[in-house]
Amino acid sequence: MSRTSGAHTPDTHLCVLLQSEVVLSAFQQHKEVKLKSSPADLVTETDQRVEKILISAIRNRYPQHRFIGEESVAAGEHLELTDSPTWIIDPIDGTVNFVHRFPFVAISIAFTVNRQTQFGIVYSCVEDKLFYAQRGGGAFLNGEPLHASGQQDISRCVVVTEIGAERDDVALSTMTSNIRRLLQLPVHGVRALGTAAVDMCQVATGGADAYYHIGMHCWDIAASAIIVQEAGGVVMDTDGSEFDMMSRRVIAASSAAVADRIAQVIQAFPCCRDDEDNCGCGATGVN
Ligand SMILES: O=P(O)(O)O[C@H]1[C@H](O)[C@@H](O)[C@@H](O)[C@@H](O)[C@@H]1O
Ligand SMILES: [Mg+2]
Ligand SMILES: [Mg+2]
Repeated sequence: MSRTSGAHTPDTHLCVLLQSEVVLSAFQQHKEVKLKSSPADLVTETDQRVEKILISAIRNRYPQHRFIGEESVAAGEHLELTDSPTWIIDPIDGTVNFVHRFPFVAISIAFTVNRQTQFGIVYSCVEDKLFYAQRGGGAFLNGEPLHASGQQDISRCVVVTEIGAERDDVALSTMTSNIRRLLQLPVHGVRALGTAAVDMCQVATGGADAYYHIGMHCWDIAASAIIVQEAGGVVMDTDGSEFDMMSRRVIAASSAAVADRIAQVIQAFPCCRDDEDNCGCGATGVN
């Protein structure tokens, strides 16, 4: 049981914390690694095991609920977000980090009803940091309230992003030129932790002022999006439209001014929506 669980933690927190022990005990061990959509898109037996245990524990309690799990989708399960109560699960966010023992790996769980996120949990296992938010109830880190920085001036921002699993020329040149353009604004710095969920939670803590990503999946950011929003941050699509967790594009920021400025500077590369089958573009919906 984690050092951060407490009497106030709802059942789901306990589920996550229990599974973090599985992640942590495997963290130091040798891992059998399989590839998914690219040489940088990894999965291990622990990813699959943690997801199976989480889903069966939650299904046991809520048999009518639906699930969107990263590794279930990778195994061919249809991905569809409906109005039904739905659990969106990334059993290990930062699998490359997990394989390399780079100490930023997280379990991410979001819960939606009528397609609206009700709560999100991101547990950064090695750091022992439990980020949590409930709609209208604020955002917390190990029980302490979180507040975004409120920074309005892009030139005074630390911006977090990810170079994900894509290795094609279009995605790589778009991602690297985005970073270059931001650095030339200038911004104070660009960072990447290797886990989208923990990256985005830095905006909720105020330790970063913005996070943007193109190509991630709903399970990477569904939980951290509500954590940023409940910490007073802004979450939107990279084209400036309303946040859509299935679009595979996101900007999370300390303020609308910073979010809008980033939307002006960065470009997106084409990638299929998570809920779009066989859309025909280069990057598949499942990676
Ligand atoms: O470790 P994952 O759950 O696969 O998520 C990764 C993703 O695969 C990678 O492409 C990047 O987007 C990372 O930021 C995600 O956390
Ligand atoms: Mg992930
Ligand atoms: Mg994962």
